[in-house]
Amino acid sequence: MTAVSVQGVRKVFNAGRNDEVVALSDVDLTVESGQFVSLIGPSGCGKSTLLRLIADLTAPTAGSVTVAGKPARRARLDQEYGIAFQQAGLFDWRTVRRNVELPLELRKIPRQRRRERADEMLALVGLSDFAAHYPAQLSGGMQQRVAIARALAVHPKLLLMDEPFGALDEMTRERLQAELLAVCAKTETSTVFVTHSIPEAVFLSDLVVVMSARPGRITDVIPVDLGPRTEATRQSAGFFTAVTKVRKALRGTPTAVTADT
Ligand SMILES: Nc1ncnc2c1ncn2[C@@H]1O[C@H](COP(=O)(O)OP(=O)(O)OP(=O)(O)O)[C@@H](O)[C@H]1O
Repeated sequence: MTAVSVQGVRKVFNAGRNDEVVALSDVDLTVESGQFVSLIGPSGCGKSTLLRLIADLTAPTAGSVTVAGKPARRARLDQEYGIAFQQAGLFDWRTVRRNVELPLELRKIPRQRRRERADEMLALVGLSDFAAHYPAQLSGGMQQRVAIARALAVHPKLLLMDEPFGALDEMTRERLQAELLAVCAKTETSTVFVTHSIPEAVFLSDLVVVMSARPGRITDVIPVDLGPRTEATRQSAGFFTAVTKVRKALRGTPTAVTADT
């Protein structure tokens, strides 16, 4: 089953004006069910635009996007995906539990069921003890975990994340990466994840999609086959090989892609 299919996508902002930007050109991308795919590339190469096209927050100028076999718009209306951005985007006046409940409220899920689901998601991200707290009482890392719990609350098949750990310190970031993988595995969620960090992309992903700017294109798709991730993965030879491969791809050096890294 294909989670996301992007075919021949082109995205032009301000078409025909003197500030026209070709943000994406000739973009094809397939994310299979259960896959974790990262988008990496220089600033302005169109990573966020590609994610927003998948989420139907913006429309392609040409080409097509399907999510779970449906046009992106239908998938959005059916809430086929959850979304999390760099800023956790929590509502300060709602408790942690009620923040996680929000997408369930929008879906008109009954109160009792909402509460159960929110508590289940908070347990998954290790925040059961903080359900009655307000966002301002939590650290940045904890807030981001709430945002992930909220994105997963509707049990989406697909999670779209735009630098969700970008504002966090390295230790918190690494811990959340491991937690995210565990949660995605447990819930069998496919993920498209935008990042600027090569080690983060390699640690998390089955596929690292490398993009270049002006116009934004996919220049490389690098499979990362490191098996189940543990903290030891970050010190393994395979990890360093994959990091080097992505770094070379980002520099525009041709890479020999093999299945064993
Ligand atoms: N709404 C918009 N109107 C006009 N231009 C836009 C709009 N959104 C994005 N762009 C332009 O499209 C290009 C791609 O932007 P995008 O935000 O997708 O890049 P990015 O790779 O996510 O960048 P970064 O890594 O800095 O977040 C940039 O040149 C940007 O200025």
